[in-house]
Amino acid sequence: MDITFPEHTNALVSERPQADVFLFNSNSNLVRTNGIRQRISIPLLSNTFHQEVQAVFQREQAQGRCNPIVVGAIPFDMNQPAQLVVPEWHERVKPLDRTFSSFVDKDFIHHASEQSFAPSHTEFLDIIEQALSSFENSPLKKVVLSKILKLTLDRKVDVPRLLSNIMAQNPSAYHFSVPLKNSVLIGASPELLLRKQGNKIFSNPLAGSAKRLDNLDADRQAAKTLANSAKDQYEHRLVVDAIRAALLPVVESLGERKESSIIATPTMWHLSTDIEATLPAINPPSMFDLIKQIHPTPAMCGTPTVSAQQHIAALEPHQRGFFSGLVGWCDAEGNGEWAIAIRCAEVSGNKVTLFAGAGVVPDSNPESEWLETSAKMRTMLNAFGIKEDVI
Ligand SMILES: C=C(O[C@@H]1C=C(C(=O)O)C=C[C@H]1O)C(=O)O
Repeated sequence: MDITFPEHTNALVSERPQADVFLFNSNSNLVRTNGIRQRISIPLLSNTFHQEVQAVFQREQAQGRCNPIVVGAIPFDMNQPAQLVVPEWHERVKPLDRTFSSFVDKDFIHHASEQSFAPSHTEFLDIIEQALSSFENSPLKKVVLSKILKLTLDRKVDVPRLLSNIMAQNPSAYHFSVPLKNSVLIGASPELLLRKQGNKIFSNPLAGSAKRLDNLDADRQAAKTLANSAKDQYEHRLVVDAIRAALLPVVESLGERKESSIIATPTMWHLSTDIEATLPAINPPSMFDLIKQIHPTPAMCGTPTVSAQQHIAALEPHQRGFFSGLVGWCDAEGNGEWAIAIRCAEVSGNKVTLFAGAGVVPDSNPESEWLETSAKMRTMLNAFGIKEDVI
């Protein structure tokens, strides 16, 4: 059957060669790139990262490009290599019209012939129990534990068509498609780590979640229960407090603390808080300085950070890679936008890996965290048109 996409998404679908195409779309900017002129593949925490970025921008400017751009992905663990590039070509335009949800591609359907979780259901419950027992005898207050789902699909995934479907199904998300070495990282994240425009910065952390329900009344009740949940508000507050505390020493002024609100994705409710700050006019921190200052937040890692990182390394059987890291772009003037790489998948041919995590605090229930992570995977399962209950 012929599929008619709106003009703009059609343009995305026709972009080739696919392997080099990067896309990041938010309600502020649509950035698309093609080709690679320079790479930055060292860890953000490496001593030479700052000089390397400066050198890359200077080389571009020396060749007459006045405001070059760096795009790509930063892993959860900033000791691991980033995958950033200066593209051959880029365009930064006003975001796409966000009313294209009627263009969901109903014929885009996949079936999974093989599936496996890591950790398995039993192992996941066990690592949550281990985290819960750590709260009693360590400084740990919150740790985010994740699982992956590996799927073999009945056919090779058409990545541009997948991207169009993700955008249509999740019109208000941060959409991204990032070419990695042997795969594409693709997703619809609801969470903004950082947007920088001149001397203003914005962050929109989420934490505290409930699954959306089909029945309207039950769905509204789920949102109300989340808003009134002391456990979720605590989990959320830890994130907001940590980001504000990390920004305080490097900003000129931090906006007033706002109340949390509830936001909806098509599959989840979340507690959400906007954070705004103004940077000093003299010697402001760069985009990457700010990222190093606040990533990984307790929404992706936990708190205190080092203790949570140690628990994740000890308890999770898989490597997160870019999951719960960052995807986005930054220009030589220091503007840019970085979303958190969640509600995403790594796609390679017909092999797909989905990721999801959940914040564990003393009041967490292991089975509820399992169900929450499964519900978060529905965003990508829907994008692939996987109807059967693989989770
Ligand atoms: C880690 C994920 O989501 C994060 C964890 C949340 C939570 O624990 O309530 C909510 C939103 C995100 O900050 C994910 O989607 O995989």
